[in-house]
Amino acid sequence: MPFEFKRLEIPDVILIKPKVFEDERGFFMETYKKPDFEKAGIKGEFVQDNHSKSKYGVLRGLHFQKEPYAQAKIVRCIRGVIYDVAVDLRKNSPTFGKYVGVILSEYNKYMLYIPRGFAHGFVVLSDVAEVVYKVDNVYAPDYEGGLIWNDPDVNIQWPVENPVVSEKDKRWPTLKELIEKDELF
Ligand SMILES: Cc1cn([C@H]2C[C@H](O)[C@@H](COP(=O)(O)OP(=O)(O)O[C@H]3O[C@@H](C)C(=O)[C@@H](O)[C@H]3O)O2)c(=O)[nH]c1=O
Repeated sequence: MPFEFKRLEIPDVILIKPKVFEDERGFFMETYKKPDFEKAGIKGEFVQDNHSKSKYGVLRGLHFQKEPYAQAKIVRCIRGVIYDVAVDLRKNSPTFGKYVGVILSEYNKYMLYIPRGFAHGFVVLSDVAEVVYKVDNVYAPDYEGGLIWNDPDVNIQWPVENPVVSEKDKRWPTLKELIEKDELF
């Protein structure tokens, strides 16, 4: 199989390590293969691909889309290095409110599968980073949701001290506020 699938501390979040074929020309790798991904438990139909570029210290997140536009994501860093985070917002989950964080980079070529029901974000650790990701539901601006990146109850250990955050991302609610509003999965 051209991929190794590793379930993380939140077992529904899966780190994907592709098999990289290097030769004198460069490299080749498969980045998505429906039958293999489905066998590993990644079952969505991925209907949209996204690409963003960010400078050092930029933090995008923590984002999700509300039902019925919730999105699973397969995230990959094709240039530079990011610290990528998924926070479990599924209220009946044994890992509700917990997060996992991994380094994704152009060097390790790892990908992160994040199911529906999670908030997702990343911070850039290189001068520039380009991130591409597949999602299994289309963008629906009226259904955007978020969790504040520095929520003390989630306590994400971001490896950048003063990240660059958009005005929109400064205004997301805390986990407690999401619970009060029942804006969970
Ligand atoms: C996410 C998205 C944004 N846009 C537009 C809206 C806006 O004008 C512009 C920038 O949007 P944002 O500031 O929300 O982009 P960004 O902060 O990069 O949002 C992304 O962050 C990461 C962490 C995710 O997990 C993604 O799902 C997505 O929420 O792009 C689309 O047209 N389609 C999309 O799917």
